[in-house]
Amino acid sequence: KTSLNLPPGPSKLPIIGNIYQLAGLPPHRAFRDLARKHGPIMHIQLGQISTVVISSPKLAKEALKIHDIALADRPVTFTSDLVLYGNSDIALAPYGEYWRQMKKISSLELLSAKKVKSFGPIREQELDYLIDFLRLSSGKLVNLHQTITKSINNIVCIASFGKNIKYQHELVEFLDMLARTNSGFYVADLFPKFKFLYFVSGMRSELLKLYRTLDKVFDDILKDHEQRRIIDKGDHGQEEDLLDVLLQVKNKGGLEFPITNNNIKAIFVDIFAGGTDTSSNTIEWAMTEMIRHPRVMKKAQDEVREAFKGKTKIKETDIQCLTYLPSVIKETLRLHVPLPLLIPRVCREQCKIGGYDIPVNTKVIVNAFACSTDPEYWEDAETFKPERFDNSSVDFTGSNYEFIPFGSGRRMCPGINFGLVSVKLFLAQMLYYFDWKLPDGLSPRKLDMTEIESSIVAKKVNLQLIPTTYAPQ
Ligand code: HEM
Repeated sequence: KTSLNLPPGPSKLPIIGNIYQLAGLPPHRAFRDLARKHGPIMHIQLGQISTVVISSPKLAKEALKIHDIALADRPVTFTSDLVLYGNSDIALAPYGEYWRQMKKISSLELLSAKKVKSFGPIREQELDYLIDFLRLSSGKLVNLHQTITKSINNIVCIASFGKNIKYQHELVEFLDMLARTNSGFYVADLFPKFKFLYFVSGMRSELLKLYRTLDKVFDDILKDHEQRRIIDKGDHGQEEDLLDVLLQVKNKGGLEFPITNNNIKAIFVDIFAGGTDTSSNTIEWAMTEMIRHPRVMKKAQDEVREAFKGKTKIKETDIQCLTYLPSVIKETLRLHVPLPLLIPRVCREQCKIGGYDIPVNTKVIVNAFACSTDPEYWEDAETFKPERFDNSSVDFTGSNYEFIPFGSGRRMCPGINFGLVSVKLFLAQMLYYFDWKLPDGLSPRKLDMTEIESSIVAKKVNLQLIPTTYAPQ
């Protein structure tokens, strides 16, 4: 019994609370369905975790703008504690001076517009390899999921460390597992008081094995970079990679919280986790939607083929003039929000949202997917219609709460530029150089659109398409 005015919500069962109501659907869809019955702010009991779920743009604004500081903490999961070196990364670091320092470094030094631009040659080279591969595969079936994920991962690796790492396959496996076990819906995280669940789970030992491999890889790369800094005093005639930047910041000193090698490793887990699947899945979903909507595919292809007419090589500066493709990307991010529940927050100071009390330590989930498909804000909300963004001021900068794929407020994503430039460049070139079709007998309407249950929403069945080389006129 409490004198607090808690938000309403569906009825709860003893011990498990509302977990049973999430069965059968990915959490963002299950929460949206529940919100349609119980309202845009609900109290949900997930095992031992008291949770408030917000599902309307109006209340998302209250949470992420008005109560941004009160809700600036993140929940800790067993996985994050294990593989993020005591949550000393940025995304899951507790709100406070350490997080502030690291977020500032990430925004000003690691992911600034200037730094992202400096990685242009890496992106262009990876795309050249991809285009060559697709030309060689012309007329054959290609697994776009695997191909794109590998290319994006190469870009992130080379931008981070100046070269590809030896254990890239393990890295991709690790990131997949991280996305699955770090979603907050992993059974051990729903019952944190029952610690044995964590230990009896096979997932822990699998994750630990991958984590140990990667920790060693990170150690070797760090040692290599430190030695190189001593030999060439930091001037090795190459563009500085992200590890060079972090080592410089570390060695310069003068920080309130001196950076350790473990902090650096934790930040690279963020960069890989944030920088790979979010972008590659967005490309895959955009291609999926375009193959289902041939009219959109043709319009986007006509735009790039007209804009790049006569060019045999496309540069990043060439894509600035496109207007329809950015609308296709926005529409993809609206219907396939890569992190549909953002990264949850934890209430650090009691506050009121929608007139209801939110007690300290409550987990607060903003359902960005429910906001971007809210019929009060979006006409024909379930339909893929990029034209809705033509001449519209609605953008993903965190101030239009009906469209927040990168979140909003203090904990908003610092990697927007890094992520989107690759998405735009990949799609522009894939549409320019190739025509695309499904294998014989598969109708676009029959494409499997099922989503995987993970914190980053992926297609359950990999998209496989046949490219045919198009000779630019
Ligand atoms: C399509 C690409 C991407 C999407 C959709 C995306 C989405 C998000 C979202 C929804 C959040 C949580 C925001 C909130 O709680 O309000 C976030 C946080 C974050 N993202 Fe991204 N992201 C993308 C790319 C990237 C990239 C490329 C990086 C780094 C290389 C990155 C690094 C981070 C970090 C470090 C945070 C934590 C910020 C904090 O807690 O202060 N993201 N991202």
